Amino acid sequence: MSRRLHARRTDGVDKNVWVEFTQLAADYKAVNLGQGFPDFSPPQFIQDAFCKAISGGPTMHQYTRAFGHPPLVKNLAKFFSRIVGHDIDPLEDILVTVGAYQALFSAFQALVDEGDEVIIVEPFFDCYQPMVVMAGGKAVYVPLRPKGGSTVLSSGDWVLSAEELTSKISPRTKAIVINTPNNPLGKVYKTEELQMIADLCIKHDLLCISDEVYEWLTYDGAKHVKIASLPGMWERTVTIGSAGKTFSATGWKVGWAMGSGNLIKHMKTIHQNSVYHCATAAQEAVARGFEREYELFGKPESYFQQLPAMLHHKREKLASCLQSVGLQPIMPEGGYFMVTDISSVKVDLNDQSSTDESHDFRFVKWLIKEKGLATIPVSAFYSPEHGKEFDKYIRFCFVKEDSTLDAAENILRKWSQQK
Ligand SMILES: Cc1ncc(COP(=O)(O)O)c(CNOCC(=O)O)c1O
Repeated sequence: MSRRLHARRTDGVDKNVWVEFTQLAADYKAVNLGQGFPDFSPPQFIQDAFCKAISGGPTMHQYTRAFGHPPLVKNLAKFFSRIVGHDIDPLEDILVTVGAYQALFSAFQALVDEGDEVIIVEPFFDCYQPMVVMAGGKAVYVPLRPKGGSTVLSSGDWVLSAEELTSKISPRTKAIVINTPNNPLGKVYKTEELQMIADLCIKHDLLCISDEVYEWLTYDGAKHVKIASLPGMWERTVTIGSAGKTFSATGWKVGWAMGSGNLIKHMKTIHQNSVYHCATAAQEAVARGFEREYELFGKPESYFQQLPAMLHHKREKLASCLQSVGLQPIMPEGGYFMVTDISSVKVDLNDQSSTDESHDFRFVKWLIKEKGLATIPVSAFYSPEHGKEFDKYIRFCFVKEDSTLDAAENILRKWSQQK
């Protein structure tokens, strides 16, 4: 065909770090601490709920309400009204989506117009940039930066400069995207940091897209705060959630967007003209999960207490493994991931890839091919303009069976003894 085949909106957004590195990890049968998913099953109560749903009669196998299965939106509204301090309307203020990915896509498609600018705080979950571009918007970047002077030991030492953020706001700015707890750093934004962002959103009449998929996974006393709960923010915030990350069931792909009906109604327009509907039985199971967690909220039997406790142990296990081989991890306050600085690691990359690739990309490929351990390069979570400044880190996922973490530790120890 001589005429142009693909739409211009796909230009420049064809590469995807997950496709590339997941394939490489599989090709080399590497121990996979790369992509963020548990290698263990969801809790028994929600597996049982899924099985019960599947044998729950014909309606569980057919279409349910397009914008969200009624029991699920009802239980989400009831559960989160108590948290966000706002009486959430299950039918107006919630859209159930195919994972948080589709909630993000619907938000950008519905709320970002041609020429709008969207401020993305770096490092960022990589899909934000292509989604902004495909909506016709322009991504503008502001990096979190390590606090000057102090040895950077924690994700909390990476901060957002109010001056730098303010300097990026223009008359064309439509929204600010934040992710807390953050992927890949694990930063959990403090109330005062969110208040600074909220003040700017209100002053400049901006929207906030707040990706909170790791909301239950905080450690060492870090507290997750929903920016939508701050005064004046409910009306201008879309909060993104994920059942995959909430219940360790990433393959179910159930997510949601929550916010004022004035915002959600436009996302429903995108949803009804694209995906239209999410898996009924999976939604039914997640509805039962939130019903249970509502009753057990704050109690030791709650999964939202048990999962972070289990992951805290895995976080400590991975950190001591990295330190034992001379790496200095940045301790995550939350989430699934741990980032470590590799600038002290001297290896002959024996040209794992084209030398125009960033150092962390070449290092990760070397680690997979030569040592059989998969991680993710952190410059994949940065814009091209800032990627060079932050190309000395790699990301490990610690939400894995202890046996997987042990296998990774054996590889790192063996390598360290050979050095
Ligand atoms: C911040 C963030 N938002 C959204 C999502 C997507 O959530 P869902 O799976 O519900 O679509 C993810 C899932 N990330 O998993 C890939 C990785 O970083 O290794 C995520 O990290």
